[in-house]
Amino acid sequence: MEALGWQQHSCGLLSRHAGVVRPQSRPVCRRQTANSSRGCSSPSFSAQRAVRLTRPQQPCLLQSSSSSSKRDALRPKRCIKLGSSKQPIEEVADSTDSTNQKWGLLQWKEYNRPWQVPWSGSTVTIGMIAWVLSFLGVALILLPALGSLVGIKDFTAMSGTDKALYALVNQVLETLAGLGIVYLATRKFMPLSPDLLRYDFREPFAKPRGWLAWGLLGVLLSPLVVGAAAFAFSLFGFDEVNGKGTVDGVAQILSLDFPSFASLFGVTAVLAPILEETVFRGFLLTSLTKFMPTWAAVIASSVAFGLAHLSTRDLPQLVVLGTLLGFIYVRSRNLLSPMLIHGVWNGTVLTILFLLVQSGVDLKELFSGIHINDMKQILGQSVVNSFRGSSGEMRFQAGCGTSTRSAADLFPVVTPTDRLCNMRSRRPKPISDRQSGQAKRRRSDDAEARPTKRQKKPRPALRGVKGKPLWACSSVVDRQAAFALEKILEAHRTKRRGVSLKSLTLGSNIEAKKATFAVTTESIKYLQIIDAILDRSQILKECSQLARPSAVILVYELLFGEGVRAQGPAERHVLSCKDSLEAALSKELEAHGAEDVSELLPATEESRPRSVRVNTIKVTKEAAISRLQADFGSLEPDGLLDDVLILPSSCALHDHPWVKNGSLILQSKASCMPAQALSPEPGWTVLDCCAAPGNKTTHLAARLGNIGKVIAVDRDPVRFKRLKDNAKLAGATCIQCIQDDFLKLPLDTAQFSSVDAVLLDPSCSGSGTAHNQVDRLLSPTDEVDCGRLESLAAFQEKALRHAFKLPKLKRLVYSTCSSHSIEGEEVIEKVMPLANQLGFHLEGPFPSWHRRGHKQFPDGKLMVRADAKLDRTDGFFLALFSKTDLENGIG
Ligand SMILES: C[S@@+](CC[C@H](N)C(=O)[O-])C[C@H]1O[C@@H](n2cnc3c(N)ncnc32)[C@H](O)[C@@H]1O
Repeated sequence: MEALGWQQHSCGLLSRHAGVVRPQSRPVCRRQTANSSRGCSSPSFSAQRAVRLTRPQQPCLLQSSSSSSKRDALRPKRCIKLGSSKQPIEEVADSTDSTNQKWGLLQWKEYNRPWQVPWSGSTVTIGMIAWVLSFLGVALILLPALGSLVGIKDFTAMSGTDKALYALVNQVLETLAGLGIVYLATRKFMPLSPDLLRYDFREPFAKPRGWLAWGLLGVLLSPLVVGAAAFAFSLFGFDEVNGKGTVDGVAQILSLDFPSFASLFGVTAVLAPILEETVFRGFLLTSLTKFMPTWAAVIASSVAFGLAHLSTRDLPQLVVLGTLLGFIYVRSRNLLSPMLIHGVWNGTVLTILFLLVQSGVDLKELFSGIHINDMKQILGQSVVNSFRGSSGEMRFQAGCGTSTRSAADLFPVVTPTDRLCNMRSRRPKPISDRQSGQAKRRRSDDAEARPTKRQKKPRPALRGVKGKPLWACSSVVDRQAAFALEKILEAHRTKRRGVSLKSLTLGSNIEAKKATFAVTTESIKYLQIIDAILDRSQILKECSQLARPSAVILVYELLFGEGVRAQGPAERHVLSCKDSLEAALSKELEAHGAEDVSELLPATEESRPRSVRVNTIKVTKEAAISRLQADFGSLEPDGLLDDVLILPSSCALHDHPWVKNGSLILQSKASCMPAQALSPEPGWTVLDCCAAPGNKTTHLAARLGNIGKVIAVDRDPVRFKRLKDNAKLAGATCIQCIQDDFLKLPLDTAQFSSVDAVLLDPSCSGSGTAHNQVDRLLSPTDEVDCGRLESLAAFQEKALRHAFKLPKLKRLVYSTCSSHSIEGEEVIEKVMPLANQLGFHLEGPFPSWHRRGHKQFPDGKLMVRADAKLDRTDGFFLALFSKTDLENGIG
């Protein structure tokens, strides 16, 4: 009896509670919940009538139904047989009664105290199924339908704040639906026993059930219990499980602004705890005590709770946390206790994430690139840090740069709904540092990573010529890289769109993503040389089982990468051909008159110096120089552009906190020329006609000193969001964004009569930035789509003519990142007569800059060009028109 957690108490107490007049010595079933086999099968058997017998020899109790209460009236009379008549039978503890309960954390028997639940198993089953359906229905059907009614078509296109608001509305609906279902399931049994579905703020510290006392105890215990569990799981290798965690979902949404934080706080720290504690603890756990011991019900409901969060990665921690919540609830009998723990847990994790965002960490980047193997390292380091008293943020050495990762990643955010929201927004995330050196060093960490159970191995390329299976590379990274390469080459050959290097190498099923991305990119860079080496050495002819993509990857590894180990047949074959491969490389170098292979590589972004623009709205140039010098050592101010700094190509800037908080803007030197050429004066109104994503717009705002106005126009909704976000991040309050077709703006009306200057940077072929594109690496010849170029040039000319309609225009910069004169000099030449007629002339900006417009155009020397290869920046074109009569005033 004791083991079951029952306590002895007087029958008088029973009578008081139940209001049932009953002989105090009558025998009653000692455990009414697991009672059908013992003759006590009533689903409505009231807890308040539970008694232990104080007198033996009574084999049967005819329970009274004479209660004045409606509930008692519904109860059937029943006969309960008991064991040996010699066995003392005691009164069964009333589960609602606290006087017989013992206070204290170590009162183990108290953790096994069941509830007396009046509803049946089918009510529980139907209730839980209804909840699951409502949970999925709201998030996947109802809300998207409501969203489309109010014009939300693409969740991924929403800003961080809008996504957070969306998640809040989702959670409000989920909570209402969930609570409604629990109400409907239990309604006919009302009024319920006082300890069922109890939310009672009274007596927060009263022994033995003070809800706040138990809640606070749980708050203290939760990080210890979950942290210890995470550590234990990692020792047993559960951290090999890859995939999204609940925290990732929130991280994808959380942005810098307070509304986003407040909405997510409402979701995770208030609504989710109310809903989930009601469903999993209040309804499911209590119901399960009817069919199993209380401890088992706690664990079973926690497993259900964990599974509902749809994250394999977080399942263990969620189950452990759910178990803690369950046992606390068993002790307090008040749902406010687990709600408090749940809310504090989620609120704390969210606040840590928010503080990380505030301090410049990009959570999307942070959570997209973390391999679960890092968990051990993060945990180990968080333990070390906690001894050192540092914050939850820590730095990991990653090649030349550092990346920050949060200890918060260890802990799940306990709400499943944000995961559902984010299911609609899964995309491979950009990786920040692509330096091959970094990639190689990082690779040594994860190249040997074994495929996890969840990982789908890229299939080795089917069958060879004679039906023999083709050899796949043995290393996971090389195998994945070969698979990605095969797909990319195929897509390139068939001109199929939508196949991206990033999706093939950074997708959720890819192990060691960054290493895979790096090896694939590097192999593509070396592709032409490797192809030539393979042809010269004929190693593929000798072996029909080695497919070309695998051979390319292994030859890259052998000759230019980290080397090849004789792990499998593919590696052994390539190693056996090492001499002929090296000889073929020498011949190839000789044939091109090159001393080093680097001379034969296409120029790529990685080999260029990095340029960064100082956002003078937020920091001074001097402060930026000293910060970057401290972080990277060497840098130099650009000789031509006032606010541009040049750093070595090896510097990884994407993760830099000042880049994250908008103090520094990653912008090519060439792309910084237009705003400086325009030189708007503080107080002017400048129209940026094709503005998104806003690099030049924010530069204009900075040149204005944030005084005056920049009207930024873009018609593309997705890019327009980025424009608004970037303007906000840059702190450029003088920017006014308009989503519209620039060609349709009534520029000759009063609305635009205050515009002094125009920056027109229209859509173009982008041929000047092609060195950043994989296609360019695959076919470095200058293939040109003439039809496309002509239609772009027609738009550019139309836009330029339209801009000249502005009545008070003083200066206009036209720019494109194109190397083709059809999008540059020719456009200017066509518009020149109109410009002259309106009193404009071409002013030659940057007279000290050597590269001017193409010579065959008479005004070419007044225009500015940058060459992608020779000037080591983007290929670029720029022309500046200035109103003739104002020339002297502008200097
Ligand atoms: C080369 S990008 C501008 C880059 C931008 N100036 C910067 O530095 O960040 C060209 C932009 O023009 C926009 N665009 C194209 N046609 C447009 C039109 N008719 N009206 C407004 N924007 C247009 C495109 O959506 C695209 O964002």
